[in-house]
Amino acid sequence: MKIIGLTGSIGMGKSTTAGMFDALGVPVFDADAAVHTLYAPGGRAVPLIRAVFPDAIGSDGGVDRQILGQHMRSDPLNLDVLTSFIHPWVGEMRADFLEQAEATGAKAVLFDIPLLFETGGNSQVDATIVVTAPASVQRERVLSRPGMTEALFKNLLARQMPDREKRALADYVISTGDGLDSAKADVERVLAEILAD
Ligand SMILES: CC(C)(COP(=O)(O)OP(=O)(O)OC[C@H]1O[C@@H](n2cnc3c(N)ncnc32)[C@H](O)[C@@H]1O)[C@@H](O)C(=O)NCCC(=O)NCCS
Ligand SMILES: Nc1ncnc2c1ncn2[C@@H]1O[C@H](COP(=O)(O)OP(=O)(O)OP(=O)(O)O)[C@@H](O)[C@H]1O
Repeated sequence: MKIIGLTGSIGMGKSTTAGMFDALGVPVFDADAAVHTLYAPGGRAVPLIRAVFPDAIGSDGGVDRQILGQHMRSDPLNLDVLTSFIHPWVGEMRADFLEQAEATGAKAVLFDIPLLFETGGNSQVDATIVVTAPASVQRERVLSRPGMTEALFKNLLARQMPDREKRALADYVISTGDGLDSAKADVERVLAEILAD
């Protein structure tokens, strides 16, 4: 079974591109979605976040990510502490996902991981894909999201390897700046190449 690592900076189109692999029958592990599960009512991260940022717990008992994001913005160190807990938990969820995918006999799986290169996760996959788009397109996409501010965008971006460096490290680069059809064609070509390798 081929393990594909998909990454890209914030707003470059990871989730959308991962969805295209999913549509081709490739099981996808989405690291951001895994974090969101940890934050959901009853989730593993809820007691920890309640202890440190009680106002970031919503009326449903889950984490309000917009308020948590504000805490991350107010002191960049907060994000370091948060990720020191979150990342190992995400690693455990990824291992469970892999076990299940192996049991189903999948030919390939895809990990959608924003910090693939930054955390050394690239050494645990068979092929790496970086999704990219022009910086102006990225900026417009991210700042149009509810709750996103220039300051949080900068903070998240500063923790990510620059797009240019990621592209240089990647086995494959998929551009999302030229529309969905173009990206879809790239996904089909890249998957065929990886499976044939
Ligand atoms: C700051 C938080 C609360 C904002 O939540 P929100 O729902 O608005 O955004 P979401 O979780 O979908 O993340 C959006 C994008 O931000 C970027 N990002 C998120 N966390 C980080 C981080 N620690 N370092 C760099 N980039 C990050 C990624 O590109 C991600 O795709 C949230 O991102 C968070 O809890 N981050 C810490 C956990 C983490 O490191 N996640 C990264 C994947 S394991
Ligand atoms: N190939 C594409 N063509 C046109 N628009 C796209 C394409 N891929 C993604 N987009 C758009 O770009 C925006 C960001 O995409 P997406 O949410 O997939 O990015 P992401 O990298 O997962 O973001 P984040 O890092 O914040 O989680 C979305 O509005 C999406 O519709």
